[in-house]
Amino acid sequence: MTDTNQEHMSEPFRAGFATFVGRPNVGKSTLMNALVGEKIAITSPKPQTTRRAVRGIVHRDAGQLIIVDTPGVHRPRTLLGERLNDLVASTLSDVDVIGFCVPAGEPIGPGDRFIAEQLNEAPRAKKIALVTKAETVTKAELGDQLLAVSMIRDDWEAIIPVSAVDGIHLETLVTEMLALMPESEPLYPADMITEESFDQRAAELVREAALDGVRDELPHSIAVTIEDIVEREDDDDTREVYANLIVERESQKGIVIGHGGSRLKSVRERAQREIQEISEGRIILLLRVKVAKEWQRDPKQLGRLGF
Ligand SMILES: Nc1nc2c(ncn2[C@@H]2O[C@H](COP(=O)(O)OP(=O)(O)OP(=O)(O)O)[C@@H](O)[C@H]2O)c(=O)[nH]1
Repeated sequence: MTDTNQEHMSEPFRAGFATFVGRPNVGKSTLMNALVGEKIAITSPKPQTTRRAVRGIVHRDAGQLIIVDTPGVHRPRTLLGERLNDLVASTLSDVDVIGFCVPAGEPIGPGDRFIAEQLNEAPRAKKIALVTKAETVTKAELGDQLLAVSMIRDDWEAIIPVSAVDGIHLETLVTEMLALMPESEPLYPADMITEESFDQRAAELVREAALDGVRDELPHSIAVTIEDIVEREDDDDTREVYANLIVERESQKGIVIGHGGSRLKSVRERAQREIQEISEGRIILLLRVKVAKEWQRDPKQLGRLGF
């Protein structure tokens, strides 16, 4: 073998942006967290959990994947819903690779086809199809779903079944996505896994805890802001995190607080535990419940909440 051939054998470093798209609740955020190896985006069984374009960074010897987690695409019913769809559209036009996700156990429907068609708006991006939650179905059902997804577009670079929960084919997915990325210098320092600030991650962890066990419209009505973080005067290794849990109506306040404050207590305890995992010193979480009337439909309030 000549020297030139040997040079060809060392693959160039690749880096770029990827996003997973799909209906709400197909497992996009869980997949990103599994690839990054830490909880960057919160997840829940309720549709439309993701509200921000959260970046998670996957590091390998061969390159870097910057994954932008986007909200699920849905028929918008509020101004918030419209802004979330816009966020997805603008992300699509910016990324190198799009992973279109359908869950293994649900038939492909009009919602999926609509999103698959939207990918035409991103002609530059390479497209792969992912069948998520692969461990929930039989091999035969999985085969049928892979076939069904292969038929909704003819430009898939790859079709991969994955399970974020059982860790199926995650490394195959990383390898495949890296191969589709442009040659590039690293885009982020080797130890950085997200651009999210501590405040942003803490607010999301409070929201995740608050979503647990609430039903109907309430999950959509909940927003969380961090009011302040202060070092304790008597103990500089401890910080107090003051968070506001915002709902849309007085009647929702009672549900969130629970009988004798019991619900709020368990939300506070769970969120404090989760925030503790991502902070250096000790933290104490203090929660306040506030009402911002109909904030999902109010441009001013949306602006204040960062949408
Ligand atoms: N069984 C199984 N469940 C999964 C898997 N991945 C995600 N889930 C579950 O599916 C639900 C939705 O997951 P998310 O990651 O929040 O889904 P999403 O697509 O980001 O949802 P939105 O933010 O609403 O768009 C959660 O209850 C997850 O635990 C998987 O591989 N297997």
